[in-house]
Amino acid sequence: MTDPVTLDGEGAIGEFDEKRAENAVRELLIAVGEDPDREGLRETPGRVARAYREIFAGLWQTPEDVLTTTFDLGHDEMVLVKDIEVMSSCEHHLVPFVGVAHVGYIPSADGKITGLSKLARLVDVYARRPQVQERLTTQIADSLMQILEPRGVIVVVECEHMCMTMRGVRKPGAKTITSAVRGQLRDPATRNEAMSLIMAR
Ligand SMILES: Nc1nc2c(ncn2[C@@H]2O[C@H](COP(=O)(O)OP(=O)(O)OP(=O)(O)O)[C@@H](O)[C@H]2O)c(=O)[nH]1
Ligand SMILES: [Zn+2]
Repeated sequence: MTDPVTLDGEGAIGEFDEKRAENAVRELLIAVGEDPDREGLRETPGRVARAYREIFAGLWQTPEDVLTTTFDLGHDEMVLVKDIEVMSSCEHHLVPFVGVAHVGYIPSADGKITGLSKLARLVDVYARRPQVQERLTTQIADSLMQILEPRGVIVVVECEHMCMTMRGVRKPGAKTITSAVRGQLRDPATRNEAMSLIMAR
């Protein structure tokens, strides 16, 4: 089985090596002073390995895999899906960061659009990898620009990082907001319209 090698946050080559992940978790348990053979922990390395297969499933997916369905509806005004749940993992500490993403675009002049659920699937492709929030935000925006060729894209991500909550600086409640804006959505009036829709509760 090939080692999963990541290319600067651009996904993995090869397959998920479950046995290797399981051995690594067993080693980690020993390293923190636990007994991986005690009853409660006996199944844990295997379980954690399978959990990581799911948590990092985006490493084996591409945006093209999910942005398959496109329609030419002739709709050329803004489409915005807000409050898409984000569950990602900080690549610095391998603990979760969670929150929401708002993804909007202005379709190409010929009105090429995608299914609404595909925007949420696209968020997952990039969230289910070892990530930093800035890269997650720009990858969503840039892949949409490339594949749908819209006139503009806006992506805003709001997350709380467990690495700032359960350890380190310990500031629960602190939210990080990142944005990536492309094409016509950079125009102040259009951008303001999108931002007021995003901020409206
Ligand atoms: N820019 C950015 N930083 C992040 C993200 N997730 C975690 N970090 C930060 O990555 C930094 C890593 O800093 P280091 O000094 O190498 O690690 P550390 O000693 O564990 O840092 P502390 O968290 O301050 O204890 C920390 O400041 C984290 O808050 C992210 O998505 N984007
Ligand atoms: Zn972190």
